[in-house]
Amino acid sequence: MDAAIKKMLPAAYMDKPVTDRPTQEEAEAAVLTLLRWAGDDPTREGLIDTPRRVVKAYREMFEGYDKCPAEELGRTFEEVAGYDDMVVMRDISFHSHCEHHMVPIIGKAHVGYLPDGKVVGLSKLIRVVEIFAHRLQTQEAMTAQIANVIQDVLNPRGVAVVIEANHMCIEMRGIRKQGSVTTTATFTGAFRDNPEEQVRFMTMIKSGTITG
Ligand SMILES: Nc1nc2c(ncn2[C@@H]2O[C@H](COP(=O)(O)OP(=O)(O)OP(=O)(O)O)[C@@H](O)[C@H]2O)c(=O)[nH]1
Ligand SMILES: [Zn+2]
Repeated sequence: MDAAIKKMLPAAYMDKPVTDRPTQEEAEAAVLTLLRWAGDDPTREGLIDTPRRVVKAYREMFEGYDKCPAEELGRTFEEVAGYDDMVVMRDISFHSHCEHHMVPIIGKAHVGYLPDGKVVGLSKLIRVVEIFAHRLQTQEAMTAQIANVIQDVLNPRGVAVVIEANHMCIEMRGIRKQGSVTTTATFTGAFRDNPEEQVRFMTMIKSGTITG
């Protein structure tokens, strides 16, 4: 990452995790303990390779700790024929894991910003959502993190992020309530200060699909 950008960023955007990772063997031993905790026999044929698979799956599902969201937003361009209105990407589907129970949060993020001269590649908005989703999360934190990194790095006139999600810790265990949807929103800049901009954003994320 550009050293000047890095200096400006809060520690939350650092490109490498602060965690002191255990060895692969230690991680596999932990999974084996959980298999026994579940009540099964980790030595039976079907479970022999499970610790290895689970540890591998964890590296994939939590790869967001090894990636820097700010870095994804570093490349911008200005040649957009004077376009200076809202850019909105809606229905960015994601899978995350709740930090309380480590079970899935499944949802959609809607991300918009009001450019101030420069825009960012559309795929980068998805990459930022993916990086934060691939860490342990609360929905509130994830919403704020996405909005704040776009605001801090791109410096647009405003950022709007709305997330709608189902929490498996609510559906599969505990209260066991199916189908409830949690919505969270973070607005910065013009979206925070001007309710009309918020309404325009909300209207844009509710419009029909282009594929009918
Ligand atoms: N605010 C917020 N809460 C969440 C999120 N994901 C899970 N939770 C909640 O976190 C809370 C944790 O509550 P605790 O009482 O500490 O844990 P618990 O005994 O497992 O709670 P129950 O789920 O009620 O059984 C629960 O109410 C969950 O529904 C999230 O993204 N945001
Ligand atoms: Zn949970």
